[in-house]
This record gives sequence, C-alpha cells and structure tokens, in this order.
Amino acid sequence: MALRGRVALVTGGVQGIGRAAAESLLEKHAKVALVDLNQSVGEECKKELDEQYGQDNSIFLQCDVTDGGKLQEAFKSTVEHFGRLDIVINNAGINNEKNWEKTIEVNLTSVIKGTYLALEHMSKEYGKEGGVIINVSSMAAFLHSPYQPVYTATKHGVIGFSRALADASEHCNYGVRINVLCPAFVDTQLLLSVDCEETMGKFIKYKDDLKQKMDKYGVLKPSLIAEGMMRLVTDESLNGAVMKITCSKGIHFHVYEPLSA
Ligand SMILES: NC(=O)C1=CN([C@@H]2O[C@H](COP(=O)(O)OP(=O)(O)OC[C@H]3O[C@@H](n4cnc5c(N)ncnc54)[C@H](O)[C@@H]3O)[C@@H](O)[C@H]2O)C=CC1
Ligand SMILES: CC/C=C\C[C@H](O)C(=O)/C=C/C=C/C=C/C=C/[C@@H](O)C/C=C\CCC(=O)O
Repeated sequence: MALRGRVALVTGGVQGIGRAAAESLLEKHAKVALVDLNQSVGEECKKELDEQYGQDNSIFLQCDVTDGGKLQEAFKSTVEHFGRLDIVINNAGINNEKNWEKTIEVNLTSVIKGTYLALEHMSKEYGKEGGVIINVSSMAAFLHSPYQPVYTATKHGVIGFSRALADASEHCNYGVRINVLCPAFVDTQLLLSVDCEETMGKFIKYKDDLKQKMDKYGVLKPSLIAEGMMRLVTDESLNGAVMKITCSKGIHFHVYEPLSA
C-alpha cells in the first residue's frame, strides 16, 4: 500500500509509540487523526507536527477510547475531515494492575471496539474500499511476566481477537488486513508506571525485578517500533501477521505451527 494521500487514525497517537507511528505516516505523506485522552499533550503534539508536516495533514481529536460513543464520533470526524479512512492503529494502552478492570477496558475492549469501527468505515462488507488495521499487543504475550497478569492477559487477547478476525476478513472478502505488533520494552512514559503503586498495585514490591528485566532485555526506541509498524501497514501480503520487535532479534515474525489433524 502506498501511503501518499491515505488517511490513518491512531489511538494513543500523541506520545510514545503512537506518536512515532503518526510521524512515520506523515513523513510518507499520509494524513493522520491523532485520537487521545490527553488534551494538553495532544495540543502540544499537534502544534509540533504542524510545524514539521503542515497544519492540513493532521487533526487532534480528544477522546477516551473506553467511551464507545466518543470513539464512534472520532471515526466519524476523521472521515468527515479527510474524506476517507484507510489505516487504523489501535495503540492506546495502559499498565494498571490495581485498577485491572480499566486495563481490560483500554487494552482489550477498546481495541475490539476500534477494530469493529474500523471495519464499518473500511470493509467492502459496508461498501467501502478496504484498508489495514494494526492492533498493538506486546512481547508480554509471549514471555513469563508474573507481575503484570492482567496486562499480559489483555495482550494475549489482542492477538487472539486480531488473528481470528484476520481469517474472517480473508474468508468473507472484507478487503481489510488485520495485523498485530508486539514490542518488547520501549522507551516511553509507560515504563514509568513500574515505580508507581497506583498502577502496579500489590506487585509494586517486585518493581526491581521488572527493572532488571528491562536491563536484561534492553529498551527499544519508538522509531524502530514505527519502522515495524510501517511494514505491517504497507506490505499487502501480511494479514493475521504477528510481528515481534526485540533488542536481541530486531523486527521479526512469530511463526505459528500449522494445525495437524
Ligand atoms: N512502552 C513499552 O515498553 C511497550 C508498550 N506496548 C504497548 O504500546 C502501546 C503504546 O504504549 P506507549 O507508547 O509505550 O505508552 P505511552 O503511555 O507513552 O502512550 C500511550 C498513549 O495512550 C493514551 N491513552 C491512554 N489511555 C487512553 C484512553 N483511555 N483513551 C485514549 N488514549 C489513551 C495516552 O494518553 C498516551 O498518549 C500500548 O498499547 C502498550 O501496551 C507494548 C510493548 C512494550
Ligand atoms: C512496567 C512495565 C510496563 C509496561 C509493560 C511494557 O509495556 C511491555 O509490554 C513490555 C514487554 C516487554 C517484554 C520484554 C521482553 C523481551 C524479550 C526478548 O528480548 C526475548 C527474545 C526473544 C524472544 C523470542 C522470539 O522473539 O522469538
């Protein structure tokens, strides 16, 4: 898929991995709707992107992805503003083991809602032209992560949901590819949650173990994650793909064994 003139919606798009992805899309002349909860960081991000890429190429839409009505509005506003929708990146995520219900709402339920809304706006089933959806999971879905049980569960859920729907999309000819991105530790604000009882809950006493894991496995730059994301977006052969990004192996794919009878 060539990116010039395409329109993307990125949740959690104003900082960290989402912002890096938005910048990569803008560099390749796509238009981007930044959908994020954080008004002040959103306004600052929009200002900086305007200076670098021109003010007509992005919009900031303040939205809590857990609010179904607001998320629906954000999709509608994006299409009204830019005239079409081709790429959806369900990236917004939190690490909160104390309020774990919220973690499920943001990391899994809202990814499911965002995916179904994306299909309404892009699928041939709804008379649209097709497109691509990237759902952000984590290497936590593949590795032993004892101090983030609910976070880990949500990231497993994102993979299961996305791969099942990717198969449905192929069988039912939706014309929409659905892929998953699983980064290891990335240098973003999210990592600061390790020091906070408000987010780690009773697992706060293991924060040093988690920090040792960061030292052991290393911490990636958001720009590398954006590079992987662009491959998932543009490579038309990828549907149901699960990309892993780690310091040891760089950008690579999880290989699923074929089912035997
Ligand atoms: N940083 C890391 O080590 C890794 C991050 N991930 C995943 O990458 C994604 C992005 O995370 P980061 O960029 O690291 O985090 P971040 O904390 O830097 O950025 C997350 C963005 O999502 C937004 N957000 C949070 N809750 C929201 C809500 N309810 N509605 C709308 N926006 C909301 C925040 O305002 C923020 O702008 C998440 O899904 C995370 O789980 C995956 C693996 C590793
Ligand atoms: C307090 C932490 C906050 C949030 C969690 C974070 O966002 C997250 O999701 C982090 C996940 C990190 C996982 C890190 C592990 C990386 C391991 C790899 O280097 C192991 C190497 C290879 C794996 C095998 C393979 O790729 O095939």
